[in-house]
Amino acid sequence: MEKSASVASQGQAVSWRDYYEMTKPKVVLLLLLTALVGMCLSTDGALPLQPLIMGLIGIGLLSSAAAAINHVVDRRIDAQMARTYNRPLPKGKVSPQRALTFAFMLALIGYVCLEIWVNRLTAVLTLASLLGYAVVYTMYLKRATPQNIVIGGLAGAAPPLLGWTAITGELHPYALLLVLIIYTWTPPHFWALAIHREKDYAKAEVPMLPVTHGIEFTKTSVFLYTILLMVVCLLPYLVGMSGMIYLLGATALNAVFFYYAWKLKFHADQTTAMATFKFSILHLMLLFVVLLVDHYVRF
Ligand code: HEM
Ligand SMILES: CC(C)=CCC/C(C)=C/CC/C(C)=C/COP(=O)(O)OP(=O)(O)O
Repeated sequence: MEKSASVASQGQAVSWRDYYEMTKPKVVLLLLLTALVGMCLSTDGALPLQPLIMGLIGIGLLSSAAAAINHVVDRRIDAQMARTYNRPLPKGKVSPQRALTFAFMLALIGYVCLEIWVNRLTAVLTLASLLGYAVVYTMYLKRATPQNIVIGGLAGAAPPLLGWTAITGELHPYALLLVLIIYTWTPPHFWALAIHREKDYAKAEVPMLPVTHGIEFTKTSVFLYTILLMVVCLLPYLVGMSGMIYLLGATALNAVFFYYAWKLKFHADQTTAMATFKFSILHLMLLFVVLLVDHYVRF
């Protein structure tokens, strides 16, 4: 692109990195891991290559598009928060129109990949997840209720189901169990961060739980959801979907998560909330790796 054409409204140079950042690449990568695990667990046999590859590309592109739309819709909120003021839109590096065009192109290519090379069920469910995150959560719930992330969390929890349907073309209760795990994990994941960033959200007038109900109530909620998560994580073993490797791995991971949530509630220092948030990401990543290992190495 010509340099003159690559300069947005406020005169700052635009690079591909700004577009890359709008896709929330690390979040999408973890979403794709959960989708891959959904794919692998859906069959005892070898995975067919076409829905495997095109499924991951399609789910990745639609998730990235959802993230880019979130950047457009939230640009004024993001401009007011220390964590996000530096993003490409609040900085004026990318205009809302260009960001939307980018998101629309990603969404279109992603949808076409799923519709043509995977199946319609997966295409429609993935599009519904995009709308759930970009429209229902970002445009409405985020500004409306402290339960925003509990309800909106369903979109981010969907990828294992999307992976499962990509391979089988059918819904299955086991896939919903994987969704339930991420759904229950989301509140402790996000509220730990929201405790650390409470002032940011209060300043931007976003009604996150620590702003509306206080930090102590939020810590209690993180603690209780973490206990609920420990129970939900037993289900794959109890219904016979996963075996001993999973049970041992999940129990170890949940014990550490419980320790963080307990410390956050009863013995917190300045660093505990952020440490809990960071561990939540490692927890989910390792939990899904353990599901995968358990699936292929049964004893
Ligand atoms: C409604 C649901 C969710 C909310 C509100 C939420 C919120 C957040 C926020 C605000 C951050 C940014 C932290 C920062 O900038 O330092 C973050 C980071 C992250 N989230 Fe979530 N999250 C949700 C669901 C998920 C899901 C479903 C996944 C993956 C399965 C996920 C994976 C991650 C990862 C990997 C990061 C770190 C990103 C980085 O370091 O760049 N999140 N989350
Ligand atoms: C198709 C599909 C599976 C779509 C889901 C896509 C997706 C990116 C889900 C992740 C959820 C997430 C990062 C929420 C944070 O938004 P926020 O606005 O509260 O956080 P922010 O302040 O960091 O932007």
